[in-house]
Amino acid sequence: MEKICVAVRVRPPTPESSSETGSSHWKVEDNRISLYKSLGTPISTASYAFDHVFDERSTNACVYELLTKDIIHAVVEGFNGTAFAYGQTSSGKTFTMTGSETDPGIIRRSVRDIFQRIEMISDREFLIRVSYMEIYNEEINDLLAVENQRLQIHEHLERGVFVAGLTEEIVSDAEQILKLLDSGEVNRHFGETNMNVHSSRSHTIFRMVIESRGKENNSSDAIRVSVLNLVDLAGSERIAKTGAGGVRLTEGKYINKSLMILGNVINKLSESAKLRAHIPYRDSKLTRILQPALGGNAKTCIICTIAPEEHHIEESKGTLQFASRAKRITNCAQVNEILTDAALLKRQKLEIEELRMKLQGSHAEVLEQEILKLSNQMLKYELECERLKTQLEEERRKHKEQEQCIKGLQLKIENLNDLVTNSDFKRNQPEDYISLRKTPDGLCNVIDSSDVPGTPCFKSAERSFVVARSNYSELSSFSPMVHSFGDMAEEDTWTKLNKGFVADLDKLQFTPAVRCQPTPLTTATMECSPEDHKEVENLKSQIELLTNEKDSLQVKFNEQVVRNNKLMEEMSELKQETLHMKETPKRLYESVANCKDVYNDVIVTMKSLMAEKESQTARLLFGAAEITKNLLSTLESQFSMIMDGQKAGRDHPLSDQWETLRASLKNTTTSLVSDAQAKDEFLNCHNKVASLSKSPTYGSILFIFSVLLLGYFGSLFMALVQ
Ligand SMILES: Nc1ncnc2c1ncn2[C@@H]1O[C@H](COP(=O)(O)OP(=O)(O)OP(=O)(O)O)[C@@H](O)[C@H]1O
Repeated sequence: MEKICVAVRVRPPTPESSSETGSSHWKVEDNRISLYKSLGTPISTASYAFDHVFDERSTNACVYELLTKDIIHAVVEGFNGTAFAYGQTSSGKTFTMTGSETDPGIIRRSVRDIFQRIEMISDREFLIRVSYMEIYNEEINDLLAVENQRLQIHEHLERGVFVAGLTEEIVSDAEQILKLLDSGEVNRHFGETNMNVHSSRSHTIFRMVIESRGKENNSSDAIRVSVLNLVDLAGSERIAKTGAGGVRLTEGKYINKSLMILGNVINKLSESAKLRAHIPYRDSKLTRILQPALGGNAKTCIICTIAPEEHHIEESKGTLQFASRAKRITNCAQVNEILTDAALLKRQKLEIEELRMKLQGSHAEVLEQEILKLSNQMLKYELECERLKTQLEEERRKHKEQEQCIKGLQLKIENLNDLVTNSDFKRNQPEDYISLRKTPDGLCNVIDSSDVPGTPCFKSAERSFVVARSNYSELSSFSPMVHSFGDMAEEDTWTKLNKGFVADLDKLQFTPAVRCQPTPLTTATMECSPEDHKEVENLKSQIELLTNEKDSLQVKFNEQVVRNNKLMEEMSELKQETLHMKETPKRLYESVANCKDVYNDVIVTMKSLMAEKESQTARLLFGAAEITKNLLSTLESQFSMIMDGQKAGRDHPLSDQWETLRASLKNTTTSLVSDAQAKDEFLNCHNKVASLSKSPTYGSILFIFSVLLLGYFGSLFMALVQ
């Protein structure tokens, strides 16, 4: 058991206050600090003795050497150690813990010292992790990773109290730590107040975890794990003095509250063990984290800083009273050796490996990937589940609809049976039967058929059916027909069911009884004899036969329509052809008349030739031309008769003339080919004829062409008259 080491440090007076001539001042003598009046008279009630008292000339080096060094060395040996600065705002806490370029504070000195000490210990190997956090407005933030905010405190059997999610950097030298400290400093909350232009608005805790074990890799060797906490508390402040408002005011409230809880813990701990009851460590995050340092397993030192100015005397007194109480606290520090088996060592090793992996980021990445994959899979399953659920609902709905539809159809069949039965029955009953039909309530239901809207297709079934349906007009609780009609979506189904009775049923929908009133099946309508059923069946089969017949007739009719259309098309084509044919004789007549004129000229020419020179060929040609002329005259008269609507006779001389012409032409041609003289004569003749049209070849061409034309006209004429 050992008492907490408590020291007081008086910061130098500020330049502004150094010129003040106050009535009181603090005087430091060895390890005592006393308040003196301006005349040099000590105030007996304001004299305090501590382990160390540092006056304004003291350096950080001195403070470290006398107050902290032993604890730091003890930490390297395996003890837990804590050093923290407590005091009013602007009293020099941060200066003491962090220091300046020229006079580094306790933290930097501790870091360097630790590594120097480790280097001196040759038989052990060390692993050092560092973390840096702040408690700002009662929330823990990671100063080495700004994204780690609002961290939570947990308690573990082996690890004790720890901050979950706090970055722990494994370090190998002092410089590495100092760089981390610099980066953490940037993230600290500072603010300007009337009392300090660079006032800490949060408590900061720099933590080093030092693990060590003997270098002789003996599995039974203990592993030492010690924790060093270097704490720079935010300063207590009087709002009136700091002039804090808004954010600063809120910060100030949190600061004061947590310091008050620290004071309460110190008070409790300073009481004798008998009086001690509950220690309120859990009342604040600060006391919870510092729990081992306050009355626990740790070597602890507190440096209480005071401002020398007279107007801070009350706050300084309060700080000194706090320090006095803290002095009474005893701790029980011991080396933290983990005397466990190799398994624990192994686990530690694994943990270190895990931390290394985390440091490299690879493991975290793999885990993140895995989590992402699983999340995606889960999302897929959820979506699939949702889809199946919807599908199932849809199936259920359809099933229900189908059931309702079937029910409706069944009822319709039954009603149809009634309809046929009643219809048939009515046909064989006298008129007054209608008035004797009874409603289910026993009353007679007399219906005049004239009230029913016209249903031309309904015929004989109309009256009885309407009567039957009207019987139920007052029974609104049962209406299968109306509902089932609503469910009837397919006309085809309806048609099939009723086997051609569609027209009647369609009409029935116009009857008020059907449209507006329910149609229960009562015993009255359901009472059918076997004969009635038989009759219904007969009627159905008859209807079916008729329908089939109608269908086959329809098919035949359709075929006939197709055939008719085809014939009409053919007739139209023939009409066109006839018109064309009617035009033909006229055109032929004109052509023949023209030819005849030409041949008249030809004959005249032939006559003159024959007069000039007696020639066999000329004679033959003249004969042929004469025959042709006669033929053309005959053709002319025949075409004229056709054009006048008279039929050309078969027995006219045309065929004889045609035969004569053919023979004449044959003789002429033979004579032209065999007789050289005749050729000359023909050429001569040809020239004469050609001269008629001022063209050298005209005569011969005209001749031959005319002969061919005649052949054509002749064959055409023969075809016409046949
Ligand atoms: N021992 C010292 N020697 C020289 N200057 C000092 C000393 N102590 C404090 N100072 C100066 O006094 C001012 C206030 O000191 P510091 O910021 O450390 O106070 P603090 O207690 O940390 O204040 P807060 O609680 O508001 O953060 C600073 O400018 C600092 O440099």
